[in-house]
Amino acid sequence: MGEDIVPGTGKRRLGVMGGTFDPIHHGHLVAASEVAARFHLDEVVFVPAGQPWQKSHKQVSPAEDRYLMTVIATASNPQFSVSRIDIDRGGKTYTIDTLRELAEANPDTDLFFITGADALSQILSWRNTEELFSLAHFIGVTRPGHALADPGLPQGGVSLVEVPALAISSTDCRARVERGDPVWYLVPDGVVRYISKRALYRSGPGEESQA
Ligand SMILES: Nc1ncnc2c1ncn2[C@@H]1O[C@H](COP(=O)(O)OP(=O)(O)OP(=O)(O)O)[C@@H](O)[C@H]1O
Ligand SMILES: O=C(O)c1ccc[n+]([C@@H]2O[C@H](COP(=O)([O-])O)[C@@H](O)[C@H]2O)c1
Repeated sequence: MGEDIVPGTGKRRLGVMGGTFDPIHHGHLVAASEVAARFHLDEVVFVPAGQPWQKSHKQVSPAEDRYLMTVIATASNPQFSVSRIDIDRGGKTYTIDTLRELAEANPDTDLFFITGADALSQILSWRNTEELFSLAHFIGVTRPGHALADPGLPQGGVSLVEVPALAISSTDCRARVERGDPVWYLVPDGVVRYISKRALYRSGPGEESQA
């Protein structure tokens, strides 16, 4: 695992890290950083989902909050950027739309879609998988508690990569904030502050605390 570096084509190499990012945490950032180094990516664009349709049974924070937390978390890394395309498109978020738009906006660029082991295992349930796999190379990364395996992508369509194991999830971060437990060092400091300022993940509206 991790030796399977896709050969260079001479084109720009753009990583795409899609997620709900409610909130963004160090597991996301380490995965993107590790893949960027391993695959010699020029940039990684984080793309917060507008309406994550497979999470429609769950409550998801407003897109603007998730977008701003993603900007705060990535601001200090010159290789990282954030795109609003999935938020501004409106409606349910499908990665096929994300990749079509990114491919059109970035000619002469190879796209690498980064996904954790849990998301990768569900990928055949995503919309338009055949075209999806022709638009980007998929990179599945290890995540504690989830088995990493190729779920049946076309030959050469996915690389499986071991990244430093961080047993952090957005679900756990939200639950910790709700209980009044700290999320320091699970999410970037600025995100801790933002959660507190906006009183996200609290049952009582407007409640202030140190997150
Ligand atoms: N700790 C982690 N290590 C590696 N990959 C991760 C980790 N956490 C999330 N990812 C991956 O990052 C992408 C975006 O994840 P997402 O925003 O849904 O976070 P999450 O922690 O899984 O959230 P939730 O707990 O709310 O489902 C997915 O591909 C997911 O598999
Ligand atoms: O395209 C789809 O049908 C699809 C279904 C589920 C998830 N995704 C994308 O997968 C990424 C991770 O999703 P999530 O729900 O784990 O945050 C994010 O970019 C989602 O938009 C995409």
